[in-house]
Amino acid sequence: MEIVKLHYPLQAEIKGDEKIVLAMGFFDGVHLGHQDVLNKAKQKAQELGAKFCVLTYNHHPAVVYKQMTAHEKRYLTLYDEKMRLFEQMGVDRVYYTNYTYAFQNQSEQEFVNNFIKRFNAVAVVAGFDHTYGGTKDANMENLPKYSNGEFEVITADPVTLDGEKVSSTRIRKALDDCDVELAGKLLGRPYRTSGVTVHGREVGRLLGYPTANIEHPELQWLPSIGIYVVRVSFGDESHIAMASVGHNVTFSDSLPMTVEINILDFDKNIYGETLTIDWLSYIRGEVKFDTPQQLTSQLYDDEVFTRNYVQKHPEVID
Ligand SMILES: Cc1cc2nc3c(=O)[nH]c(=O)nc-3n(C[C@H](O)[C@H](O)[C@H](O)COP(=O)(O)O)c2cc1C
Ligand SMILES: Nc1ncnc2c1ncn2[C@@H]1O[C@H](COP(=O)(O)OP(=O)(O)O)[C@@H](O)[C@H]1O
Repeated sequence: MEIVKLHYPLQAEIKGDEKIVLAMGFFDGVHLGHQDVLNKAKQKAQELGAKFCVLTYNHHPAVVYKQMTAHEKRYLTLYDEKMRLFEQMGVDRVYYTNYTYAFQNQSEQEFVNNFIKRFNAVAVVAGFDHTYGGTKDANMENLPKYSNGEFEVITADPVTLDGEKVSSTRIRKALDDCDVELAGKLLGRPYRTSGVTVHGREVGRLLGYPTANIEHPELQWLPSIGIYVVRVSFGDESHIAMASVGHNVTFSDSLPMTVEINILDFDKNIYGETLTIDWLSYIRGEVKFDTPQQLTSQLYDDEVFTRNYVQKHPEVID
């Protein structure tokens, strides 16, 4: 998969002559709705013998039009994961565009000329609520007007789950509610994050449950504080594990939030290893225990819960 990084205004030499079908969107999460848009574009590209391309952006468009809180600034899928998912879906080329004030303030016709016609798109595909500029006119309904018949416009209807629209906002809310199962249903795969194993306070080993402390990028959206069943992978290994997102409140009231993972049936030094974490199921909230022994006893119960979960969902270890 080729990745072409674009900055508006585009340099004169940047253009395309081979036919492309262009899927447009920010695609945070690459959820079931996004997958529908991408599959429609892929199918159209196959029909027309065109390259399957995606136009997407380097950050939330909201960065341009409002002050965002640290919480809002985060993403479901950071760059590497989004590109991995695009590649997995068969995308040939990604136009990865810097979303700036200048980009947003092109007129609708300028956007169409600069980012659709210039790359020789014969069809463009996006969701029903996609916008391609700063005004209310930059919607899918108006896109045929700016095309002058030079490309086909395909609008994907909303995909729903349990009668409600699938959206990145709904997935973020599910993660804020610790509902990693719902997030997984909306994504069509478990919610995934990754981070590096760093040193912690070296208390885990004394409890009988060593925990790999995983440092995530600041911009990664994480499930809320709680205890979860996860699957971790690194290199060619994959293991079932239990994760705690929390402040280790049993030990102090002022510890920072950490992600700590005890891998079942595992005993190796993995400091420095980058772990991919698939969040499978919520177990319980974080509890402040009176003694470390009570925490150890609860960890044993969490382990039983985790093993039962895997027995009921054998597909997670296939
Ligand atoms: C499955 C699991 C559940 C946990 N539950 C709690 C909890 O309820 N309360 C708490 O204070 N810490 C909890 N922890 C975090 C432990 O306090 C933490 O892993 C331990 O202090 C080791 O920290 P260290 O890795 O910095 O040495 C949990 C950790 C795991 C892996
Ligand atoms: N089953 C296991 N799960 C997680 N980490 C393990 C396991 N077995 C060994 N380790 C190693 O032990 C480290 C965690 O031990 P711990 O005493 O909790 O120290 P720290 O506070 O530095 O995380 C991990 O980073 C990893 O290198």
